[in-house]
Amino acid sequence: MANHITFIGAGNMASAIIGGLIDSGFSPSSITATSPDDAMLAPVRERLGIHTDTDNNAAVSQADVVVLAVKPQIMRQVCEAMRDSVQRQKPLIISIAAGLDADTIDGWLGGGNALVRCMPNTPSLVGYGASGLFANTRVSTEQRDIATELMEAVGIVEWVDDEALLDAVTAVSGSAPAYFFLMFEAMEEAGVKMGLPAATARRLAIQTALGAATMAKQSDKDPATLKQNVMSPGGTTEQAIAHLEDANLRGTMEAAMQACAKRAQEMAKELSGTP
Ligand SMILES: NC(=O)C1=CN([C@@H]2O[C@H](COP(=O)(O)OP(=O)(O)OC[C@H]3O[C@@H](n4cnc5c(N)ncnc54)[C@H](O)[C@@H]3O)[C@@H](O)[C@H]2O)C=CC1
Ligand SMILES: O=C(O)[C@@H]1CCC=N1
Repeated sequence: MANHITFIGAGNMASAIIGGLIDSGFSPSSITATSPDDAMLAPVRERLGIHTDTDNNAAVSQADVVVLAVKPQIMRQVCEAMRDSVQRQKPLIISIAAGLDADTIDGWLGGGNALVRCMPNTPSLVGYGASGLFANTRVSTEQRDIATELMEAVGIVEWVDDEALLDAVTAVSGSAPAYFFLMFEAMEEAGVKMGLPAATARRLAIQTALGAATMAKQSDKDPATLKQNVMSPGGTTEQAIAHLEDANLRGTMEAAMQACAKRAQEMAKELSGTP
């Protein structure tokens, strides 16, 4: 495992990964997070007991792994300002930014870096993250293992050999917690219209999703079979499923996920300066 990990940025996603790492036994004293605004760092410093710094260069100079966790729109200025310290230190770089490709980030950091692109998701905070990873050719086997170990501390890891597939990973897992949260909102709203107290509808919907996900993960049956097992012939579930199929849920999901991946591609073009 890495000796010292520096997170550039201490927002939603960095906090989720750091929280998960600490819960899995990683020492808070081996983690630094940065932000230009110390007021943003105070809560993570106090809650998680990690080091914090408002100076990215100082934080990079202690690290053997640097996780880039700022918004894609400011990645260029953040990377270019860290270029000299990254070139001196030569840490393993892990970017969690949506869209931005490995060569673009490597160029902003002066080139020649071992760089892993990672698409994580926020359930990393509770140890149920799902991350897709891609390594550039400079990443050693040992560094690949470090990246795997780091992200497996907060969930499951899937490596892809083709960097373009990270846009599909963004659609399937990076952005996907939001799809399920939307489903919980919709189920709660419908449950309330049918007379249930909101808190009851929410608890039942969330527990059902947890149960379904756990069954799907543990069972040797595929999701289609598990679905069929709930659908008694002439019963209630087949009415609900017929309605969802008639409403083209599959097509809607595909269109939503295509829009997600397309936006990742657009962001890569917009932010790298590629025409
Ligand atoms: N939120 C999510 O579910 C996911 C986000 N991502 C990626 O993670 C990255 C971060 O996203 P969020 O955590 O949601 O954003 P956020 O806005 O919550 O966090 C960004 C952090 O960057 C800090 N920051 C701003 N300027 C900085 C600078 N010059 N130096 C150091 N830190 C600076 C801010 O203070 C803030 O703590 C993005 O690139 C996003 O594409 C990837 C997967 C999932
Ligand atoms: O919405 C976004 O752009 C980020 C990347 C994946 C999840 N959240």
